Amino acid sequence: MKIEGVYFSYGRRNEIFRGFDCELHGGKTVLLGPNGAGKSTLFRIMAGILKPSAGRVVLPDSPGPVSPSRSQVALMPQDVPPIPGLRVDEQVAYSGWLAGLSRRDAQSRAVEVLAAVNLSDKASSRASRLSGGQLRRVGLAQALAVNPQVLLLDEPTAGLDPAQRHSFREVLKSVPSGDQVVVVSTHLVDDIEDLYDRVVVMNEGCVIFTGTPDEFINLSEPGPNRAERSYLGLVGSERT
Ligand SMILES: Nc1ncnc2c1ncn2[C@@H]1O[C@H](COP(=O)(O)OP(=O)(O)OP(=O)(O)O)[C@@H](O)[C@H]1O
Repeated sequence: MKIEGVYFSYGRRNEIFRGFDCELHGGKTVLLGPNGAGKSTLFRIMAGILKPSAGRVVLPDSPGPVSPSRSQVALMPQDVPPIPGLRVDEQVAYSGWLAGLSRRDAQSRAVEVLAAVNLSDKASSRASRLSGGQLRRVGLAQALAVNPQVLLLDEPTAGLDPAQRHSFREVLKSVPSGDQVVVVSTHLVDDIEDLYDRVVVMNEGCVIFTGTPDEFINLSEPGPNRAERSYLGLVGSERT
């Protein structure tokens, strides 16, 4: 997936991207950057929710620029809203149906993806009765139900307790990506070698690093908290 020459502003004054370029490959990429760097805005542009004033988003295997539709790019937002009155399996199937699956296919896909995120036992519960960590997994299941070319997870572990964070990371680890482009924005740098194939660091609307987790770690001297030191070396220690 390529993001080419993207310009975007919120209103007239708040310019976030000025000719932003980035290429994302199949596999799992972690997107790092300080608060306000533009990660969520980039995700919304990639998902077609926000429209850049110039530039384009090009999807893999597409001959030219395309307008990303729900079935090509799935975005799991920071807060996954439970749909009032729906059971977990219904909420997940609804996403598949919205992406164009038949009702029956959406239901069987929901069963598969709920198993993939370890939530089969909650399939019949009301989504509104789940914990924050369980709801994130519903959100991931909803995104997987679409079987998108590009899967974007916006800070999927923010606000979770350590046990829920661990459980979410295990689920993420087990999700096969292959040719699928999976991009996860996070502020957690401690486990990137385990989970990701590529690292992209953004600051003030620009990409300031891309490379493998090894290349990222090797930006700093060996020792404790090496990934964190690499990150702080890139973005400056006062900005976390
Ligand atoms: N709906 C909006 N209207 C106006 N400005 C916005 C809006 N959403 C984000 N911004 C601004 O755009 C900039 C980038 O925000 P964005 O949420 O994309 O950053 P981020 O890297 O995802 O940050 P965080 O790590 O805190 O989630 C920030 O200055 C933010 O205040």
